[in-house]
Amino acid sequence: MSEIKIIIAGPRGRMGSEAVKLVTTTEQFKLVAVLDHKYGGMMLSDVAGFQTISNVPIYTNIENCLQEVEADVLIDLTTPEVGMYHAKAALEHNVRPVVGTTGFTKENLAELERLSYEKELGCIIAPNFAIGAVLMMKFSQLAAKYFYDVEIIEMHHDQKLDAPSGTAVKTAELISDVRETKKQGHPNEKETIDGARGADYDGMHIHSVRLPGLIAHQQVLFGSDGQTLTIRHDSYNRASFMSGVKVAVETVMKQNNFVYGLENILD
Ligand SMILES: NC(=O)C1=CN([C@@H]2O[C@H](COP(=O)(O)OP(=O)(O)OC[C@H]3O[C@@H](n4cnc5c(N)ncnc54)[C@H](OP(=O)(O)O)[C@@H]3O)[C@@H](O)[C@H]2O)C=CC1
Ligand SMILES: O=C(O)C1=N[C@H](C(=O)O)C[C@H](O)C1
Repeated sequence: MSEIKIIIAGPRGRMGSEAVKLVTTTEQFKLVAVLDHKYGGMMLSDVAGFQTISNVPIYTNIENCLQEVEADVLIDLTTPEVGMYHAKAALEHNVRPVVGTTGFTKENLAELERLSYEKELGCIIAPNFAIGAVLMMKFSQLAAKYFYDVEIIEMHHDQKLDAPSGTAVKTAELISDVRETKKQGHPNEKETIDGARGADYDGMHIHSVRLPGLIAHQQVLFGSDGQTLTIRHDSYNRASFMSGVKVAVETVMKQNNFVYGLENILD
């Protein structure tokens, strides 16, 4: 495989810093620039924690970056608004986005799909790069064929901006693909405190827990007469996401279409 030139957006972040490690230690990957809203005009090696990483310029503006730097792939790990802006700009400049940022709306996804189609360029949006999380979602979809009542409980660190998590939304979507719409719980149930039953997606409920000490965890609970089934995944560190990032970068180079969810590219 020939060298893949990569830009990372959000390099100082919890995920971005792990992605910098991945890219700079993978033989066929080359980090050619980073996008940050701070430290523009400096080199990454000038920033605390990255002293050993040489020759990587920092840009604050993606257009300037894409005009000056030759790149194949943009990895975005920022915020939904920034990630959307970056992914669009990348496609417009013929750079393939691999986006881990969550919190995109259905309209955002449709817009990126259209751009990827028009440009005939690979674009991967992955709400969760951890292989175990992808399996948890697939197993939940399988279980939903037999269990029609389900509640999703996602649990994350308290610095997370979006709720529900991208993984929980994707899980609900996958379940919805195989499950008849069903309004769960008692038809007359009433919340005495707003939000007690969580978010409602197609009649199933999603509960978002935020606590210091947590990283990324999800339980999918199914219930039927006399039995329950619990499917759970835990990420205990951000390295758990990196094998998925690597697969996504390698795969996006071979693709000319839009992919939403790592389950669509894993063998
Ligand atoms: N797909 C997956 O498997 C995973 C996805 N995620 C998602 O990835 C995203 C990032 O998560 P996480 O790393 O925990 O968050 P962090 O807040 O740790 O990192 C986000 C980084 O983006 C930076 N940033 C903000 N605005 C810009 C901008 N305009 N240009 C460049 N960088 C910018 C922030 O800088 P500053 O702090 O100075 O504002 C920060 O360093 C979230 O959406 C999260 O949900 C997280 C884990 C796994
Ligand atoms: O913000 C996080 O931490 C995570 N975000 C992703 C999500 O929203 O699902 C993936 C993982 O859960 C960690």
